[in-house]
Amino acid sequence: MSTILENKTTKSHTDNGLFPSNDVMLDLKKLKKVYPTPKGDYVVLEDLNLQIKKEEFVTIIGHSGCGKTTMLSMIAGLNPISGGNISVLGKYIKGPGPDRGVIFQAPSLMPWMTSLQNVLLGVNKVFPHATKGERHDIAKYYLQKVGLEGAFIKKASELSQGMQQRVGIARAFAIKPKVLLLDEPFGMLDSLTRGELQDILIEIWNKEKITAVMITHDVDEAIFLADRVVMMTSGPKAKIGDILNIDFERPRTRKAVLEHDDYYKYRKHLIDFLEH
Ligand SMILES: Nc1ncnc2c1ncn2[C@@H]1O[C@H](COP(=O)(O)OP(=O)(O)OP(=O)(O)O)[C@@H](O)[C@H]1O
Repeated sequence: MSTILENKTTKSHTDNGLFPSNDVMLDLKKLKKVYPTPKGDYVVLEDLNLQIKKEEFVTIIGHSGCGKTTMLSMIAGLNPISGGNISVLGKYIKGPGPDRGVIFQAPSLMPWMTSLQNVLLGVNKVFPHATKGERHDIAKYYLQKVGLEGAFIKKASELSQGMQQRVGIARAFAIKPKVLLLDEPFGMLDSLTRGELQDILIEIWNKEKITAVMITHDVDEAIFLADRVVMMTSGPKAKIGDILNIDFERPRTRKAVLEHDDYYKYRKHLIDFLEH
């Protein structure tokens, strides 16, 4: 039994119990997505309801192809909604916006530009009234936060995959979004780099107090990072199947989490969901 983390009971629910509206950052109501296909309409998501609180870190798990990326890209405003609605702080979203930053599995940087120029692309767009010096300071601050202080003027094409993803993280935080959407951001990285970037992500998230929604296929990553793990049912017509509260205190260390009595209960809960 760990002395670092409090032992709390495992809570899970399937009713998406509503939170007080003042606490809610993201609200997905009766969300539906239909893709037209040559064989007819394919209903990926139907009647999907989910509320995410301000400053919450939520991870999303579910079988491959169930519709996780579809849901995230709809929240990002990059994929049209077929039914229902999504609101951020009570306002319906109508497309992409600087209130939502996105980190994809592949950071898709401009290869001929430096790390700094890549981060500045977003910063210049979102803060057009700031001075050039201020914009550079913001970009440099986040690049330094992700450990790239020595690589401001390195071209993206000269960076390793892990370094490129660091730029991707800096780029997303630098526009100071209210919500950060992450689609398997560490999926292509080796486990050491993955661990390092998880720590960096949590450190900045903790400081910036933004809301984070992250898709992952890694159950351990889902538990380590999240306040709640949201489980999606398999498609077609996927919805939220279950939600697991992760009650470990923050800041967390990997060692303390792994040694905690509840860790294996959480893990079993998620694996049982995925296996049935
Ligand atoms: N543009 C599209 N047109 C038609 N079908 C699509 C389109 N995009 C996705 N799909 C289908 O919708 C379903 C959900 O895809 P999506 O990428 O959202 O799943 P996912 O849960 O993120 O998968 P993975 O875990 O493998 O990344 C899949 O069956 C996919 O083939």
